Amino acid sequence: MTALLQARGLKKNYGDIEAVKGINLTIKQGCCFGLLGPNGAGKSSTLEMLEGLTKPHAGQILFAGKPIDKHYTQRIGIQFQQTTLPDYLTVFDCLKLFASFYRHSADLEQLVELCQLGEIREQMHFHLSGGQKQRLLLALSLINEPDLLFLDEPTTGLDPQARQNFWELIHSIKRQGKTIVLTTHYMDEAEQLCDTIAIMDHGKIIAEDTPAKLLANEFYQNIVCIDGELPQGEAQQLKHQYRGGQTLIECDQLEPVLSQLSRHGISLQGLTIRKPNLDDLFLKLTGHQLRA
Ligand SMILES: Nc1ncnc2c1ncn2[C@@H]1O[C@H](COP(=O)(O)OP(=O)(O)OP(=O)(O)O)[C@@H](O)[C@H]1O
Repeated sequence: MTALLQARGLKKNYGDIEAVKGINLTIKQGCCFGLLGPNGAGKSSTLEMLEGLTKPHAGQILFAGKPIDKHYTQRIGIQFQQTTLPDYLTVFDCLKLFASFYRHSADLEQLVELCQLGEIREQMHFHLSGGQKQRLLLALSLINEPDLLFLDEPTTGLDPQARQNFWELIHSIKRQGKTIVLTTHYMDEAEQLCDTIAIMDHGKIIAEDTPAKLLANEFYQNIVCIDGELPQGEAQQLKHQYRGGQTLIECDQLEPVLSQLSRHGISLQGLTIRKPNLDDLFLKLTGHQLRA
């Protein structure tokens, strides 16, 4: 896969605050790239530069190998967390209005179908539910048939079913070969959608790879979770951490760990075994739990 968007040595300062400290990123054509990080890590500042909305203080952004220029906005779509739409427009009116902003626009009927707006096309946009509003905003971000789509926390505030539904839409957009840059505070969303993730902290990229490789690099294959803390003594030698009232023991081979726990008289009642996930990774790398 070739690189569609590249950032080289990107920096952003606000007075004395170094929000983004010279980051490099490569976003491949057709991939869904997740930018994750705790509050204040520099994600929004980075995203705004990648979207061409603000200028970096240093560094360069290349789109299809060339520095971004005034034509860049025609090639990208942005779904903001909030978009102010003029009053008294129906869903379909909103699509028509946004289409008029571009030299080239998508087929609106196809967009209605793709984003499941058929049943609400004649409804006033201010009467939509959270999930319906997000689907409209997604359609608006696709109005110019962009090659590259930016989604900024697209499912924040949606109920589980609406989130699931939105993920399915993103999968259909991915199947069309579009490249997506996504920020999210939901690790299950990143795991579901992203081919590559970059974790930012204190203005730097501290890890970047496929979710599977990041997890394989940082963890053993399994995490055994038991309620409470390990007793003092030999059991303490197990690679473990205590978090949220549970002891989490990392291991590749389960049997030796389970027999060691039994040998030390530790009750296996309520024990669970799971795979490491992006929440574990995020916590390990940044020391923060993600806002849910
Ligand atoms: N317009 C601004 N003026 C001054 N400081 C800013 C401005 N925008 C961001 N910052 C600061 O830059 C740093 C990075 O902020 P940024 O919003 O990029 O982080 P973030 O990772 O998007 O955080 P969040 O998840 O909370 O949105 C923070 O210290 C923030 O306070």
